[in-house]
Amino acid sequence: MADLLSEAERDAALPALGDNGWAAVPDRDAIRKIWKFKNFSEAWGFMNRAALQAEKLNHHPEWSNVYNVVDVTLTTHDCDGLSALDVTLAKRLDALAPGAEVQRDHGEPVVCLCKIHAKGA
Ligand SMILES: C[C@H](O)[C@H](O)[C@H]1CNC2=NC(N)=NC(=O)C2=N1
Repeated sequence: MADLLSEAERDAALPALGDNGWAAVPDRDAIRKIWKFKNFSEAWGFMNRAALQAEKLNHHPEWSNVYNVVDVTLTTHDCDGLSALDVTLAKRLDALAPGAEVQRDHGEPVVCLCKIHAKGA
């Protein structure tokens, strides 16, 4: 059974994750990050590598994919909030895609590249 992060543990771990594009999810004890890759192949490659890390840790993301976009939320269901496992998995995911674009504004709808057309097209 995982334990919720203490205030001190949050203070120690979360600012660095915030710098890397993770943000708090409103009304949940969870963190979210949205990656925008060049295409589906890169997004899927990331998800494959991420899935291996999740299996190794026995800790799994809530995530979705639309073409080049991978939207990841981390929380621990066993303790209904953030645990050390979320911090560990977040760092591992960050290490898998150091150069990828990150959508920091979570208020925007996630726009698939396939919806972006030349003006007048
Ligand atoms: C039975 C299994 O070990 C547990 O359900 C694991 C699997 N993956 C998990 N992933 C996440 N994010 N939270 C959990 O509490 C969790 N629990």
